[in-house]
Amino acid sequence: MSARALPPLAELEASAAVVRLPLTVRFRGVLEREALLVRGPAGWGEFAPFLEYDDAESSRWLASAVEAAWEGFPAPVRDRIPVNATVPAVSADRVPEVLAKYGAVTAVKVKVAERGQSLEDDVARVAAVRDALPDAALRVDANAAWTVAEAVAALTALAPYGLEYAEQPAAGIEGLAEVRARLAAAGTPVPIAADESVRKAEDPLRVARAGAADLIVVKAAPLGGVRRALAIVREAGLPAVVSSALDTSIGLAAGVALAAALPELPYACGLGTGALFSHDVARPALVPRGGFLPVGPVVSGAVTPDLALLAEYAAPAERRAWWLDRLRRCYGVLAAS
Ligand SMILES: O=C(O)CCC(=O)C1=CC=C[C@@H](O)[C@@H]1C(=O)O
Ligand SMILES: [Mg+2]
Repeated sequence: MSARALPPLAELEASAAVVRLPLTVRFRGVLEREALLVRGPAGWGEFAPFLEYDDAESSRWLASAVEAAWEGFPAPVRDRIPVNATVPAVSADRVPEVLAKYGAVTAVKVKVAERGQSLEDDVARVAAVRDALPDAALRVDANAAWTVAEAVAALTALAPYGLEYAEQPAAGIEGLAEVRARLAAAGTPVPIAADESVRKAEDPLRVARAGAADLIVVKAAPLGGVRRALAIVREAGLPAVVSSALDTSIGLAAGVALAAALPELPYACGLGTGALFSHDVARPALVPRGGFLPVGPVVSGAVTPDLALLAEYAAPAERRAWWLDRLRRCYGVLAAS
């Protein structure tokens, strides 16, 4: 989004709704998700960078919200999006309960390498998912938390459960390349997906140019919107999985729009995370049915907040003020860029 295309700040402020939504299971260490929603001529957009993100990184999330609300989404090439279930770093005995939230799915992403847990916890969780769904495509996501040696050891232990790919097993492009090469040399090749090395990188294309990953994970908000994410996938020349940023239904709609517009969509997408919310802002919420999310309601503009839900889940006044402050600062970053 160029500075010229930015709507006046007053329009964003005037339409802003700040919500705090409860989750049913801890994810990224939180049990609540806060988001600022804005309304423009094209619909609603979501600005919800994680609380610890700085303004430069967060400003890309604002560009995505502005695109959704002032520009709208590009034309879709498919009418439904296959999605994976996402299993946070819960104990193995909670796996059936978490999977039940998603209904029928053919793919599952399991969080691993959680701080304070052990490889045994990861193996038990992955084994429990495999037990419950013998035929599902199974991925793990370490969020860059393993060292190269730990990643190689862990993926060697997890590979017998059948892994479709491992998402960001180690930090950095060199780390990914090394894990990938060492596993291949040991005869246990596991495809490597880059997530943080795309969405948090100075140059989102470097991982592809370095040949460090087999596929990339793309998220609309952290990458600055649907159109920018589409361009990154096009230039990377690698298969892409669209994933959420633990968004409300409004943010998920941007993810669905991105997945719907990609020329190829070889993997189920991580857009089923609406199922982890106990309450959302849209009624009905954008949650998977039979392993798919529909594109129709997204392109027709039917995914909008319910005013009663906005009121019920409005964030406390001091949080609203915090988010409006953040909105103004990030707007300043975008306007100057
Ligand atoms: O991809 C999925 O299945 C769900 C989304 C997901 O895992 C994430 C959402 C939000 C923040 C991230 O830590 C995390 C990810 O790393 O992909
Ligand atoms: Mg990830």
